[in-house]
Parts: sequence; structure tokens; C-alpha cells
Amino acid sequence: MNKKKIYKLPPISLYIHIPWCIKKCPYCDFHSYKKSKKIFEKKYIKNLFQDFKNDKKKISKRKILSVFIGGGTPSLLKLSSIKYFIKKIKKKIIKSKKTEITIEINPDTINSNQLIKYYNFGINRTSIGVQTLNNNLLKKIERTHNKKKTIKLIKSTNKIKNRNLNIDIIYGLPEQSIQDSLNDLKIIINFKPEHISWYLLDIEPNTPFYTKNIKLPSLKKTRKMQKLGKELLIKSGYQQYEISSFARKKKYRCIHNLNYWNFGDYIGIGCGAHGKITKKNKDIVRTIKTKQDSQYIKKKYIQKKYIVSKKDIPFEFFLNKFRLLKPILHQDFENTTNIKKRKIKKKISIAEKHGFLQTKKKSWIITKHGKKKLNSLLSIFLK
Ligand SMILES: C[S@@+](CC[C@H](N)C(=O)[O-])C[C@H]1O[C@@H](n2cnc3c(N)ncnc32)[C@H](O)[C@@H]1O
Ligand SMILES: C[S@@+](CC[C@H](N)C(=O)[O-])C[C@H]1O[C@@H](n2cnc3c(N)ncnc32)[C@H](O)[C@@H]1O
Ligand code: SF4
Repeated sequence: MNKKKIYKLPPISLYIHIPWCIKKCPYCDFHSYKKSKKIFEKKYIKNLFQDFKNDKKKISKRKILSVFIGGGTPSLLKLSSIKYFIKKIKKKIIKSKKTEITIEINPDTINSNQLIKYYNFGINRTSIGVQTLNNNLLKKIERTHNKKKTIKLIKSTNKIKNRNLNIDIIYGLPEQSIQDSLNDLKIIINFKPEHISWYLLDIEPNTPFYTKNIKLPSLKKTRKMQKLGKELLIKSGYQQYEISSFARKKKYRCIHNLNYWNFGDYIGIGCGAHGKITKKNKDIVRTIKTKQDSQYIKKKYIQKKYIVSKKDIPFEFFLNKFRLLKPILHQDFENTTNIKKRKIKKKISIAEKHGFLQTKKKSWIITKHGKKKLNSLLSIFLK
């Protein structure tokens, strides 16, 4: 009998991109820019919903695991726009109160009353971009908020029942001392946010911080910050479940980001949003939405769409999976990529020879050395 193999498709999330910011931060490589007065928010929201409806058809009845409203700065939107949009998508896709719905917030864009309203609309996870609480450093990285204002906003979240709060902090900032970086963590930990994303400043070539040649802490210093910061977070009750992600309890791990790192699928709507959809024949389709808002509101949603070539899939899979710093099941690789593990045997043995990986009966394990040299490990799969 000719048995047809039925593949299980990966879980699918929804990402919504709001590209606007108060101003562009000089270190930021995200797709974001200052909003022009000519662009009407209402029009953008209407188009977001149309873009969503178009993409929704491509996933038929697959259940949405999580929703993430990111940016840019989604908290720049009017409360009425967010309320309207959440209500519309909830009707279409969200069947359970447990579905994680996150919104990213810049502390200079809202007050505590507005933040509380997000929870009333059904958003159940909020993420505040604090970066640092040192006023001098905030000025150096050209942020528009200060310590006092940020702390007031964080404090106000204590009133929220079932709060699920994430705080983004960056370390390795220009001229930052080890003590400065640990102080930021100590202050934030005192507020007991459910989640802390603790990023090392990344300098990408197309940002002003790259071209300006700013003075960064030495590698030795950032390594020390990393070691001491991680120890502090763990001592304070946070569990690390990804390179930069720490949660107070397992239930506070970010479902949306975990789905990306597990090489799950996601619809990406809004200017510059990326999407990844695995089709029934296991082709992986990536989409990039139109970057300019003026074009997007003319209903030109898609900028690029392509099928990921078979030879690139292992690299994309490991790029995400290695971030979780835990064993990767062979079965998981084969199921998610539709590629047999023997096809990557050569690359795995190179990684083993370098001491980056160990092959066990059912999984690959990243060694301590591999965790330190994650980029070198990944580059093996890029070749
Ligand atoms: C897209 S931003 C959204 C938050 C909001 N726009 C804000 O900045 O307040 C998400 C997070 O990415 C992090 N981030 C942005 N640029 C970074 C960089 N160059 N290096 C490390 N982290 C960065 C920041 O912590 C920021 O809060
Ligand atoms: C830098 S992370 C910050 C997460 C935040 N710290 C938190 O835990 O809530 C932002 C998230 O938005 C997603 N994201 C940002 N820009 C995106 C885009 N243009 N298309 C798709 N996803 C995007 C990232 O992949 C990630 O899941
Ligand atoms: S860090 Fe946040 S506020 Fe700054 S430009 Fe990037 S997205 Fe906008």
C-alpha cells in the first residue's frame, strides 16, 4: 500500500510590527523610524488587519500559540487603536485566555494608567525597554526617559493582578563599568519582574554607534559583567532558559520567543515584519513585509517571499535552537526540518572535532566550550 506520510506542522505565532519610535536610538538595528505626520494611525491599523486576514488564509485552521506586538514602539499607538485591534484579532483567532499576548513599551510613551489598561484589553504580558537606570548612560545612548520616570512606571505595575512583566536591560554600554551594569540588575531585581531580558549591546554596521567608533568596555570587562550578572540573576531566583532570557518561574518563559527559538512558525504583519510558514509539503516559506509605511498603507504588503533552500535549513534551525543552550533531539531536527540527520553528519563531526558538540544516542549536546564559541559553532553550518 502506498502510505502517504503525514507531517506534523510546527506551532504558529502572530507577530505584529509597529515601526515608529519617538526617535531612532543610535545603537538600534530594528526596523524602526520616526513617524511622519502624514501617516494616519487609523489607516495603518486598518491595513494591519487586512494584512492579517490575507495571511490567516494561508494557515487555514492552525491554532495561534501567541501574539507579540513589537517594534519600533507599539506603545506610541493610541489606546483606542490597540483596543480596536486586539478586539478584532481576538474574534478571529484567540480562543483561550491563556494565549500569551505581549506588547513592547518605551517608558517615555505611556503612564501607569495606560499600562494598566493594556491588561484590561486582554494583553497579558508587558515588556518595558528600560536599557539602563543610570541617567548618564541613558543620555549617552540618547534615550529620552530617566531613572525616576522609569521606576515610577515599573512600581505602578505592582497593582496589576496576574502581572506578567518583562524588563529589557542592555549591558556593555559605552564606558559602562562592571559596577554600573550590576547596579542596573540589582535595582530591577528588587521589583521582582516575572522576566528579565538581559542583552549584551550589539553593534551592527548600519547603526551610528558603529560609524561613530564609540568607546566600549573591553572584552575582559564585558565577560566579567556577563559572569557576575548571570550569577546575580540566578542567586536572585531567576532561571536562564536562553542566552539573554531569565524567568522567575517556568510559566513566565516567553512563549512567543520560545516558539522562534524552537524554529516554530509565525505570521508577521506590519511594515518590515518577517514571517515563516511551513507548508504541508514541508517547504518553509519566508516573507518580509514592505518596510515603508507610505507604501504599506497603499495595500502593498509583501516585499519579498521565498522558499528557504534545503541547504540553508540546518543553519536556520541551529541558529535558533542553539540559543536555548540545551540538548537538541535528533528527532526534533528531523521532524522540524524534514531533513535526515545523516545529511548533516559531516558538519556535526567538524563541530565535534572542535569540541563544540557531543553526539549522544538521541541528541546533540553543546559543550561548555561550544556555549562560549556559539558563533564559531554556527558558522560550521553556514558553509
Ligand atoms: C525593538 S526594542 C522594543 C522596545 C522599545 N522600542 C524600546 O526601545 O524601549 C526591543 C529591545 O531590543 C533591545 N535592543 C535594541 N537594540 C539593541 C542592541 N543594539 N543591542 C542589544 N539589545 C538591543 C533593547 O533592550 C530593546 O528594549
Ligand atoms: C528583541 S526581542 C525583545 C523581546 C522582549 N525582551 C520580551 O521578552 O518581550 C523582540 C521580539 O520581536 C521579534 N521581532 C522583532 N522585529 C521583528 C520583525 N521585523 N519581524 C518579526 N519578528 C520581529 C523578535 O524576533 C523577538 O521575538
Ligand atoms: S531601541 Fe526601541 S525606541 Fe530605540 S529605535 Fe530601537 S525600537 Fe525604537
